[in-house]
Amino acid sequence: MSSEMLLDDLNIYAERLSKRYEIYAQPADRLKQMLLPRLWRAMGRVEQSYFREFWALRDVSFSVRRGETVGIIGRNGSGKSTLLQMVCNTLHPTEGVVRVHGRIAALLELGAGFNREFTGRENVYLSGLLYGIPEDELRKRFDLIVDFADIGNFIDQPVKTYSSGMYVRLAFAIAAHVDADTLIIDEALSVGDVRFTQKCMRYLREFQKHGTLLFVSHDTTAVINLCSRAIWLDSGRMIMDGAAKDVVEQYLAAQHAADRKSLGDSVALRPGASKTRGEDKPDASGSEVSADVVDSRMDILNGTAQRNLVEVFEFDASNINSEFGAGALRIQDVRLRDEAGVLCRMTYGGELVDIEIEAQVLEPMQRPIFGFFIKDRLGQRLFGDNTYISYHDDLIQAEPGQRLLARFRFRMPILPTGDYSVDAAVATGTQENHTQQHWIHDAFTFKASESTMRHGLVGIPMHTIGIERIEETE
Ligand SMILES: Nc1ncnc2c1ncn2[C@@H]1O[C@H](COP(=O)(O)OP(=O)(O)OP(=O)(O)O)[C@@H](O)[C@H]1O
Repeated sequence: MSSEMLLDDLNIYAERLSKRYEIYAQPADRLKQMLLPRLWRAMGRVEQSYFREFWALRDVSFSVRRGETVGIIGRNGSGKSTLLQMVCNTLHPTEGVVRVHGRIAALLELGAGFNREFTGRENVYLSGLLYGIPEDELRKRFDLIVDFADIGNFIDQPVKTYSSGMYVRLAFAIAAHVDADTLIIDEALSVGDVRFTQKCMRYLREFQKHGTLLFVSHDTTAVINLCSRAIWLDSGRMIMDGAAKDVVEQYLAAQHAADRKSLGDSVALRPGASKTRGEDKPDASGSEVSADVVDSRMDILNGTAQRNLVEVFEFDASNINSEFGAGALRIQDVRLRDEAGVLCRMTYGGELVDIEIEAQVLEPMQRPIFGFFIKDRLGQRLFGDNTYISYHDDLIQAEPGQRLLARFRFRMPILPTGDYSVDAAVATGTQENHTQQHWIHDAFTFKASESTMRHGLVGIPMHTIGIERIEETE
């Protein structure tokens, strides 16, 4: 394929892209390399080099069509940032070419892009002008940018005083308002707090409808969720380019194999080691939970530091990030209670909890449907439920001034370490045909730590887990 090929249809075109670094064992070698080869040449002697070659990227070719979202995955040091920097033209390739069509906005590693001595306000103008936005247009967009970043008075402080979260907030807000054709996100979302990350994810999902997105992340689930395609790099080489799900699966399989190899593949069955743990346990609370499953390992896990601790950050009605609805009801509170009915500031994966949603009726209404979603850091809905099926034949009428309370009892899943948030909503009508009366994005958030859960989005309590040796039959 020629590098001049149809850029109309392609946003990014890279051919045999390579980056070579010269690694010097000591600073003096750099000086020797500058001076001595000329001397050897002048004296007609064989040249000697004082560095070791290191290829951070080697012969990487790919193209990205307009509107595609491509994930870049790979281990630390595999060349992902090097590749993106060359796409953004902030790093010059040693060999190969890269062409980019249209305006490109990038959130690369922290520290790049802003002048640290300038205030946030000055950096908004500086960055905007560098992106080619005229000054009067920038003035019009300034409030939108500041609104999106939501960093308060820090906008007039020098950027060097910002936390990494504030820095990313401002950088993302600018990138979101420069009419980019292509957006490049390099792990930037891993430093924001959960509410901001969700806001960015909502923005990215909208952006995907028309723009091209390159997304680098170690979070392979997010890559599958967000990207149609993925590129896997290892030691600077492209290993695979294909459907995101296939590439991630192959990558994880390779990681797993590498992990096993480094452990010496030492997992072996001892004779007679077969056992089955955890018979069906009744629910200790005696509460009306039908077919409740208690994870058979809870007793063991709860006695260790590996308890899946879940720290809850309560609902704050005066600090709602994003909401919508027709307004016949208004959610007043969303909270988590433990099995004993005590408000939770902390719980554990595997424990029984209630999510309660309390709403004030503002207009005469009937058939309310309360619901919730629990989402991970990137806004992927992990699970949720609503009251429709339980109450579909119950009209439930209410008048202004009355309050309604919905309660969902469930076992908190075992959650991978990370930040989570809860959307709460109340609608009226039926499952198929309803009007959202009030929906609150990220009503409250929580943080899970010390997880033994490594694969998938959530761990569900395991009824039993067994391992047994199957005897050979003659
Ligand atoms: N200026 C430099 N001089 C020498 N080596 C460099 C330089 N910049 C990067 N490298 C090396 O190039 C390789 C690729 O780095 P790169 O930052 O692109 O990896 P990455 O896949 O983005 O890693 P991570 O996931 O840790 O961010 C690494 O081994 C890194 O040490």
